[in-house]
This record gives sequence, C-alpha cells and structure tokens, in this order.
Amino acid sequence: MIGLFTAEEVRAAEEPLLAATPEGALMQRAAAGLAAVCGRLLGPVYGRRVALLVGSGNNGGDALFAGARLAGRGARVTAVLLTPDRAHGAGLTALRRSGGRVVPARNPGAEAVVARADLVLDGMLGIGGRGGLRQDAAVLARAAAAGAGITVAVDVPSGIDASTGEVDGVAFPAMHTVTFGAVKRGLVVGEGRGHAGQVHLVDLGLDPHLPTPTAWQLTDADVAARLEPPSAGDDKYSQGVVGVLAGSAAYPGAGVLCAGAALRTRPGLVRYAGGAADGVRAAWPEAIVTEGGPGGAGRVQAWVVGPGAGTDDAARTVLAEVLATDVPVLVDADALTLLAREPDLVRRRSAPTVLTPHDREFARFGTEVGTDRIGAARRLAADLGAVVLLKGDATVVADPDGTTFVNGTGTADLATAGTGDVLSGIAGAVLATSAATGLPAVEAAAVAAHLHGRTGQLAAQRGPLVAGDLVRRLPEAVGRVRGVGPAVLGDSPA
Ligand SMILES: NC(=O)C1=CN([C@@H]2O[C@H](COP(=O)(O)OP(=O)(O)OC[C@H]3O[C@@H](n4cnc5c(N)ncnc54)[C@H](OP(=O)(O)O)[C@@H]3O)[C@@H](O)[C@H]2O)[C@@H](O)CC1
Ligand SMILES: [K+]
Repeated sequence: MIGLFTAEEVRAAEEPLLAATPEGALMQRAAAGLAAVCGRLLGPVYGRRVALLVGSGNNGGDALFAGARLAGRGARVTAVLLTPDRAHGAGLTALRRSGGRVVPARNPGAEAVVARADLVLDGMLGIGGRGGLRQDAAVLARAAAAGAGITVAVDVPSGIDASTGEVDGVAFPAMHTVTFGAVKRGLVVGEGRGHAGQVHLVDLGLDPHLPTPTAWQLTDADVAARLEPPSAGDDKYSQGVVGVLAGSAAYPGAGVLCAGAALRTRPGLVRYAGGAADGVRAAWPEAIVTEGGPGGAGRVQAWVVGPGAGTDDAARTVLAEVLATDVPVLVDADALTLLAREPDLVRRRSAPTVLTPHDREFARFGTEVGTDRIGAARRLAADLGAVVLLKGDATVVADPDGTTFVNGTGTADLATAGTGDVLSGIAGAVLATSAATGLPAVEAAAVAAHLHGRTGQLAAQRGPLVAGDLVRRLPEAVGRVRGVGPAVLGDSPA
C-alpha cells in the first residue's frame, strides 16, 4: 500500500530529518532525484533546452540545483525567476557556475523561453504554496501548457493544494511530478490528480519520521493479496453468495450488468430478486433468479441494492428489509436517494454498509462534496457509520473510523452509462467473501474500485467502451492483477 500524506504531515516529518542532516543535504538529495528523472525523460541531455520556473521558496531551490546538474550534462538551461531578488541564492550560484542562464519572469522574452523548451521544470510553488497562482506564475503555467515541452512538476504542480488536490484558478499542467519523501494526497485526488501526471517518488529518508498514514492507495499486488483465488475446499457457497436487488421493468439493464459483474468477479453464486428477472435469467443462466423480494431469495453473504430499482414504495420496502439484515449491504443509485430521506435506516445497522454515491447523490445527504473529497467522504462515513465510496476520477473510499483509500486506476473512459452498476456488482462480490476472509468492508470497496478501473483501462484499449465490455473483460482484469508485481500509482496494465 502507498501511504498518502497531507502537506502538514510532511512538514512535521521534515523537521527532525532536517535537524539530523547537514545543511542543504536534503535539497541535494531532492535535486539529484529530480535531475535523474528529467534526464530519463529527455533521453540524450546534451544540447536540450530546459526552462526552470523558479519561485521564492525551497521549491525553486530544488529546481535550480536540478537545473545545475542538467546544465553540467550539457543541457541549455534557463531559469525564469518569479521574484529575482528572493530566488534561492545557493541554487542560483550553482546554476550559473554550471553555465545556466537566468531571466526575470517579467522580461519580454521569458514566455518564449518556456515555449521553446524541450522540458519545463516547475519550481514555482511546493508545499509552501497558498491559494491560487499569482498572475506571473499563472502566465508561465499557461505558457508551459501551450508549449511542446515535457512538463515536470517539482514536488507538487504549482497551484494545487498539496493536501486536498484543490485547484483555485490555474495550476501547472504536469506530465510528470517528482515528489520528495512522501506522496502528497493532492497528487492523487481531486483536480490535483489531473495536473500531476505520472508521480515519481524520491526517497529522502523521511519514512521513520512520518505518521502512520490514514489514507492509502492500493497497488495491484495489494489487491491480489485481498482476492484469494478459490482453493480446493471451496464450493459455490463458500466463495460468497451475492444477492442482487437491482433493475426493474423500466431499467432491466442495471440488473443484468450488476448480476453479471458479480458473477464475473467471483463466480460462486449470485441470487437475483427483482423486477428484471426475465432479463437476468436470459443473460445469466448461472444466477438463481426469483421474482419476489429479498425475503424469498435465500441466504446470501452480501446484498447489493439500488441500481435501476426505482424509488417507489416497493423499492423503499426492499431497502428497509435488506438494511434490517445482519449481512453487509451495498447501497447504490436509487437506493441512495431513498436512504438520504431516512439515513437512520443505516445508522442502526450492526453489519457493514457501503454507500456508493457520485457527487449529486452525495449532496442529497445534506452537504455538497466541495473541494476536499477525502474530508467530505470521511465526514459522511462518520455521520452514518457506513463506508462511503465517493465516485470520481480518483474514487475515495472512507471508513467511519477515518481510514481512507484513494483509487489510482480510474480512467475517463468509465464515464459512461451502466459502469456504476458494474462497480456495485464487483463490490458486492468482494463483500460477500469478506465475512469468510475477514477483509474489512472499506478494503473490499477499495479493491472493487481498483478492479473496476483496471477493467476500464483494459476495455478501453480496444476503443470506446460500454458497460457490458467491463463485465466481459473482468476475468482478464482479475487475472492480470493477480499475475503482476507491485504497480505504482495507477500505471496502466502492460
Ligand atoms: N523542507 C525540506 O526538508 C525540504 C523541502 N524541499 C522543497 O521545499 C518545498 C517547500 O519549500 P518552502 O517551504 O520554501 O515553500 P515553497 O512551496 O517553495 O514556496 C513558498 C513561497 O512561495 C510564495 N507563495 C506562496 N503562495 C503563493 C502563490 N499562490 N503564488 C505565488 N507565490 C506564492 C511565498 O512567498 P510570499 O507569500 O512570502 O511572497 C513563499 O515564499 C517543498 O515543496 C520541496 O520542493 C526539498 O528541497 C526537500 C527538503
Ligand atoms: K512545483
């Protein structure tokens, strides 16, 4: 698991490390790691144009020292200084000694330096940045976006909140972010994720000083370890029986997709009860289908309730009935609309509940998501005593105790009808085995989000995807996740 930290946590951890190391040593470690990544990205370094965007803090110092190293390898390096009188002195000296040039950001030629660069290194703001980018910095960020150079952020893309990922106005659009000591949460969540590109972590020796993380990202290896393959002693019941209460005469597809995803994730046994019985029977002869309510469906180890199920009185009765059981329940879509009217239905439960809202569904519980997605998911989870899986580019899964997972495998290709029904089916299947495996519900939900994203990446390789493609590719995605070693922060499958 990859720990995710706030800017404050990183700052607090840096203090004792700074005190224990010679002055400037940490910045040299950071700059060496940064220059190494830039060198790899450039290929041959000699003769390549590198623009450094340099702010007034240590983030600018990192950029200047890394620039000096690249200049030492023959790159043509120019530093664009936002505040020439406050730029890092030792860094400037090092750059000049290596043959680098310096121009103030307000000079007429500064934007052209950025536009012509093969690589633009953003050292304007690091974890000391506050609020949106000021005018000069915003102009440079836009110039980098418009140019053809590789964009690399130092520690965090300038203009994002390192703790929440919030972007207030303009932020540097990085293709790569070289971050120091620990992965900041803002690089993987909210708008920050879209600005950070691929994240590279440079080890500064910070680990012993960092607190135990309360937010994590799962890798393929973590997910594989939580998806035990069936063993010789397993039968269809011991693999977890999922009950699906989804779909209706008006929306049969939701039932078909949800039941199919559950079957394809963990093909033990799926029981279906609902208004799309004929459709589910035709699509999935493997499922046990009843027309009645959950009471007549037989014993299950987890319920999925809501997708395409409607919000009428009958749907409300079904929801209340499953929430009164002592097995894990996943509540999605229409059932979330109903639950938002009567949240006490979930507060009373003893078994785990997982809610899977998108932003509009989340808002029905009383507050908008806002710009701090981790904070928002945690607050609702604590209020309701339920796991909240807040869907997004980077889906956030929060437990009532605060433990949070941020998914790294999400892809824009998943923004299409029915993919949420598939996620619910996957999560239901993982939840159904959690009683036997002891997997906490928050981790089951995080595993489902990771698998859903991987399946989306896989399906999108063949062109635009529809939700049914996800169901078809799920077994392959599970196999790939099981077959590969540790991955870093949402890398695409090979
Ligand atoms: N500590 C360590 O061990 C190590 C730290 N390292 C590095 O240090 C970085 C943190 O450095 P930092 O603390 O100097 O802050 P940093 O982010 O460079 O900028 C602060 C300056 O920016 C300014 N400013 C603020 N907001 C602004 C805005 N919206 N728009 C424009 N300007 C704005 C503000 O100026 P002022 O408000 O005073 O005008 C202030 O002077 C960290 O991310 C990592 O890269 C590495 O070397 C490894 C070792
Ligand atoms: K930066």
